[in-house]
Amino acid sequence: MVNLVIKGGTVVNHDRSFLADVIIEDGLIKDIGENLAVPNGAKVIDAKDKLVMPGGIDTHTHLDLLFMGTRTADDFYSGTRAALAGGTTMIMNFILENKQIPLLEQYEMNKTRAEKNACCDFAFHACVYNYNEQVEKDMEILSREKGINSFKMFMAYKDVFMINDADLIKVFKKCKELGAIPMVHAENGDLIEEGQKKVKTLGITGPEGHLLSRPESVEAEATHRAITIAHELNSPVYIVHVMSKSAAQAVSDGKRKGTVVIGEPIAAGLATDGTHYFNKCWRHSAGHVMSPPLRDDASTPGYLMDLLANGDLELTGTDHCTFNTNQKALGKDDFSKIPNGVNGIEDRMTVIWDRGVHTGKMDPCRFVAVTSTNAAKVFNIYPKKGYIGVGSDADIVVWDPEATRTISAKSHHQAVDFNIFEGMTFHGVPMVVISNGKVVVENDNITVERGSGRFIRTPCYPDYVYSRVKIRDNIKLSKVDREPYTGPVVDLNNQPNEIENHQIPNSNGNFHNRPLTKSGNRNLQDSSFSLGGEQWDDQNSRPSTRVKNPPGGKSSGIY
Ligand SMILES: NC(=O)NCCC(=O)O
Ligand SMILES: [Zn+2]
Repeated sequence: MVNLVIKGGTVVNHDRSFLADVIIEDGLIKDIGENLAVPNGAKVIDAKDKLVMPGGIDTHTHLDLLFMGTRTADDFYSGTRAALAGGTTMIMNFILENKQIPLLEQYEMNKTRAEKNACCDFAFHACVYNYNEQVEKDMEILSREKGINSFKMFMAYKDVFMINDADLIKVFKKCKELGAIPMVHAENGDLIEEGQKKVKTLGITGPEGHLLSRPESVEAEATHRAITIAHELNSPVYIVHVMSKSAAQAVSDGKRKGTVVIGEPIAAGLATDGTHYFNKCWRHSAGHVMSPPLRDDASTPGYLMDLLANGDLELTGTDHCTFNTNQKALGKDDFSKIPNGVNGIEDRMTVIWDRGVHTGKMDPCRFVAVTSTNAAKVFNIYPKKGYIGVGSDADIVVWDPEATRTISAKSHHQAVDFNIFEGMTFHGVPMVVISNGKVVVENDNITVERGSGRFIRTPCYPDYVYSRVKIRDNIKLSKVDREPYTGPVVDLNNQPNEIENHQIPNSNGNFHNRPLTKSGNRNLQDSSFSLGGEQWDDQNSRPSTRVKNPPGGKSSGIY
C-alpha cells in the first residue's frame, strides 16, 4: 500500500488539537508528531492551515432499501461514494427488510450487497418488529457471532414495522442481557393513524398533510415513553432522529434523571425545517417528506444544534433514505403514500461545521465528537474509528474550515434528483479524504473502488453505554427490617356486599358512590348536585346550607 504523510496540519481529536504530521502505512496511522521525516516513496499531503480530523461516521443510513413499495435511489455504491465526497468514511446502515424474512437472513442479504458495493467501511443495525423465540435466537446469534450490537424498534409505521409496547419492553430486556443497544424510532403510530384520517377528512392530500398528521407531541410522547421504559429497566436507549424541540427536551430530561439516553439529531433537522411542507411546488414539498417530519418552527434547527453542542444530544446521522421525484410521486394524491426519506450522507459534515462551529456554538473538538468519536464510542469501535492516534484506522479528512460549498442536486454525488439543502452555502469543506489509508477524494476528484469497504463488527457491552448500567444493576434495593404485624386481618370471605355498602339511592332513585361518614353525614367527597333540587339527605339536619349573600356580594341585577 502507498504510504502517506499528512504534513503541517492541526490534528483535531475530540479531546484536544495540536500541530502534527501524520504518517499512514498499510491502512493504519503509524506515527504522529512534529516534523516527522517523510518515508521513501510516501505521498505527501500538504495540510498547512487545514485541520486533520477523524473521518465522519454516519450512524443512520438507509442504502439499497425497499420502502413503501419502491427502492431507494442510493445503493451501497452511490451512497458510500457520496459519503466519502462529504468527508464521511464509515456508515451504519439499517437492515430493514420485509418482516416475514428471518433477521439472520436479512443480515446475510444486506452484508452480501454491501460487501460487493460499498466504497467505505460499514456496520449494521438490525431492526426488530416483534418478539418471539425465533427473534430471541436471532438476536443472540447476531450480537454474539455476527458483529451487531444495536437493534432498532419502530414505535410508528402501524401494521408495517410497528412493535407493541409489551414486545418493545421484551426487546429492551433482551438487548440488555446481550449488552446491545436498543434504538427506537419514536413516534406514536396509533395517533399518526388517527391524525392521517383526520387530515384526510379535511380534504388535505398534499405533503403538508404529512406534517399536520404527525405533530410534535406525537414524537415527544413516544420519546418520553421509550425513555421511561429504559429508565425503569435500567437499560440504555438510543433515540434515532430527534426532530423536535419537545422530543429533544424529553432526551434532556432523561439525561438529567440519569437515564442512559443517547439522542441522535440528523443533518436535515439541524439545517432545514418543515416550513417547506407548505411550499406551493408539490415536488419541493414532497422532497422534504420524512418521518418524523421536519418541524415548521424555524427555530428548531438552532435549538437542536444547541443541545448537540452542550452534550444533551450526543452524535449525528443523516437518515439518508433517498427517493427521486417520480418515486415521491407515488403519493401525488395522498401524502401518506409519499415514500419517506431525505438526503444527507454527503452533506452532514459541512452542514454541522457551518451551523455548529462557524456559528460559534461548538469548537472543532466537539465537532469531531459529534460527527465521529461519540459514534465510535457508543458502538464500541473506538479508538479503531473516530480517533487520530497511532494504531487507529487511517480514516481521515483534511478539512478546510474557511472554504465554502453551495449544495445542489446538480453537483452532488448522491444518486437522487433532489437535495433538501439546494442552494444553501455552508462553510467547511473536505479537501482530502482518506479511507483505509487510501486517498479517495482530493480537490473534488473522487477515486473510489466498488466493494473496497469492509464490514466493521460492533462488539457488545460498549463501556460508554454500559458501565453505568452495570454499576446500577449491582445497587440492590434493600428491604426494611421490622417486627412482623401480629394484629387482626380482615376476613375477605366475610365482607358485606360491596354494592349495598357503597351505593346509596337518593330520592330520585340515582346512586351516590360513597358511604356515609362515621357520624352518619353525607361524605363531602360525594356530589350533592341534583337537577331536581332535592338531596338524598334532605331529611337530615345540616349546618347552614342556604347562602343568602353569595361570595362577591348580593346581586340586584336580572340574570
Ligand atoms: N425516516 C424516514 O423518513 N425514512 C426512513 C425510514 C425511517 O427511518 O423511518
Ligand atoms: Zn431511518
